Amino acid sequence: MLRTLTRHVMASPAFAPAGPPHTVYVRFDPTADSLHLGNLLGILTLAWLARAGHKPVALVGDATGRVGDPSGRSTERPLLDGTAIHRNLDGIAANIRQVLDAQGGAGGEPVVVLNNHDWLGGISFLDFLRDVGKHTRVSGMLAKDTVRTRLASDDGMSFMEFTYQLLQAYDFAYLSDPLHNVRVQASGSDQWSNITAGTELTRKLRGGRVVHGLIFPLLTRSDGKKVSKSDAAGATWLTASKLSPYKFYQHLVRMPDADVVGFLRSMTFLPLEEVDAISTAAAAPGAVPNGAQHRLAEEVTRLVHGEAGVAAALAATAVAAPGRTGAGADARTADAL
Ligand SMILES: N[C@@H](Cc1ccc(O)cc1)C(=O)O
Repeated sequence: MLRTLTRHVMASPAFAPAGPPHTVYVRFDPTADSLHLGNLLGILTLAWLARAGHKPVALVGDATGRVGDPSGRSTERPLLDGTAIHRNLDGIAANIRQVLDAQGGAGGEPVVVLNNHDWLGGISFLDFLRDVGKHTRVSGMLAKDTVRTRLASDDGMSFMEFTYQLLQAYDFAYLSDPLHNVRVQASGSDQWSNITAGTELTRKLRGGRVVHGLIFPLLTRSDGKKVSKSDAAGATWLTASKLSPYKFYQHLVRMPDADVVGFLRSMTFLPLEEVDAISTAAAAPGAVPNGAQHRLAEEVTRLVHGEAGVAAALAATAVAAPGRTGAGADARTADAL
C-alpha cells in the first residue's frame, strides 16, 4: 500500500532520488490536541520522501480547520473556536517534530511546520473573491464528488463548506511560491478533489505552474473501522501525556492478526523481506503468541516515543504480565503507567 506506492513514486523519473529534490507538504488535522495512530501515515510519507532526498513540510490547517472540510461527511462539522484550535496546534506540531526530527527532519534540519492562518487569516473577503473567485468556475466546483454527494442529500451544504475547496486550493498556490517552493501535496485518497482543486488553481493563478498530488489509501482495519476511530481503549494518541508509551504499545499489541502484517508494512521502516519473515514465523506451528504484534508495537513505539519509550513500555509490560504468562499480573500498576 503506502510502501508499495511510495516505492513506485520514487521510481518515477520525477521523484527518483537522483532527480531534483521536491518540497512536499502534508496537512495535519487541528481538531484535537494530539495526533493519533492514523496520522502516522502522513508523517511517515514525509519521512520516506525525506529519506529519498526531498524536503518535507508539515501544514497545520488552522484557517481551514475553522471552516471544516466537508469531504466524506454527510453533515457539517461542529465549528471549532480559535482558542481550542491554538491549543491543538501546539500539540500537533510537537507530535510531527517528535517523529520526523528523530528520523533526520528535513536533511538534518528541523522540519518546517506552517500554519495556513498566517496567509489565509489576513485576506479580505473582497480580495479573495477578486483574486481567487474570479479564476474559478462554479461548474468545476460543483463537479467535485464531495459537493455532488452533499447536494444530493436532504440537508445540502452551506456556502461555507462549498468554498472550503478554494481555501485548500489557495494553500497549494501560495505554498508553490518561491518562499516555500512546494511542488507536491501528499494526502489520504479522500483528499483527491481538494488536491486537484489546488493543482488547477495554481496553474491559473501562477501562470501555468505545474504542481502534483500524491495520494495513498487510507488505512482501514479488517473490521472496517478507520484507524483514527477510538475503540473501547480510546484513541491511540501520539502524545505521551495523553497515552503513555506503555499504553500506546498495548494498543498495538491488541491489533487483530488480520491487520498486523499490513500495519508492519505501512507503519514501520522494516524491510519488506523482514515483514514477510515475521508474517511466516507468526503463522508457523508453535509460534510465540502475538509475536508479530509485539514486533509491530516495538517498532511503532520506537518511531513515536524513541528508544526510551520502548524501554518504558517493555518494562511495564513485564510488570503487567511477567513472562507474558502471569495471569495474576499486577494490572493496576500497569494501568497507572
Ligand atoms: N482538507 C484536508 C485538510 C487540508 C487543509 C488545507 C490544506 O492546504 C491541505 C489539506 C482534510 O480535511 O484532511
